Amino acid sequence: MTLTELRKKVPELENYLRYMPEELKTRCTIKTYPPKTIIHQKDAPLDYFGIVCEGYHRVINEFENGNVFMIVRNDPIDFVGEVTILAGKPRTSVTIETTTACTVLYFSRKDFENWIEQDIHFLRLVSQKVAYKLYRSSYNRGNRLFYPPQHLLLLYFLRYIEDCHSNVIRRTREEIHEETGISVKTLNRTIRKLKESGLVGITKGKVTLNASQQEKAREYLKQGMY
Ligand SMILES: Nc1ncnc2c1ncn2[C@@H]1O[C@@H]2COP(=O)(O)O[C@H]2[C@H]1O
Repeated sequence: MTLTELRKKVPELENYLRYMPEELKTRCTIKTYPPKTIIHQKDAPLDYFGIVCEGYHRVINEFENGNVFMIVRNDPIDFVGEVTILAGKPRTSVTIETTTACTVLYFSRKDFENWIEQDIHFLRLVSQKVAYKLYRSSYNRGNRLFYPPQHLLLLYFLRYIEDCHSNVIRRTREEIHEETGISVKTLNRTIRKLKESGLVGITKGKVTLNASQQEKAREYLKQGMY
């Protein structure tokens, strides 16, 4: 795919590329990735900046004992590499994995550094994104240390429903484990208990919450009924 084709396909990109230095048009590269591909491994040297134009990715931390902790899921249009470069670090602090097919527009680290020196509009968009990521990360930091699993799970389910506009939680137990930090064993036990108390249903192995259960779950969280 050429840059012209990508710009046509993703018109929202125009806002980001409006004042891009002319010479970068021929120096950037476009890569597409299938779902579940590692785009970047934690601690690997970072010598590029990328604009994720299409597709969703997740930011994870993998530990030596095999556990994976999901930090966040990012939507397009997003950036990769901006945090490390602005922090003046040579290596990233996290791993990035695609969750759907993704298209990324890449620039060299040097070209990105020159670009933000010249283009205050773009620098502002990049800073906004970094600030947004920090804001979102900080907002719920510590939740998992101080709330019991049923609270964390109900919160997770309600957020999922709001973000994905679906009453069926289309996630495997393993994925929920990675996103909430709750062990699969505790997850199974907690989901069973939530089902017994009528707060959730199960259809074909997936958790569901109808409108009345969502209302009850909100009330449950408000009251701290545990
Ligand atoms: N807490 C977070 N929230 C959203 N995105 C993040 C978070 N931490 C890292 N990232 C993204 O993952 C990228 C990894 O490379 P960078 O650190 O350069 O830039 C990072 C961000 O784009």
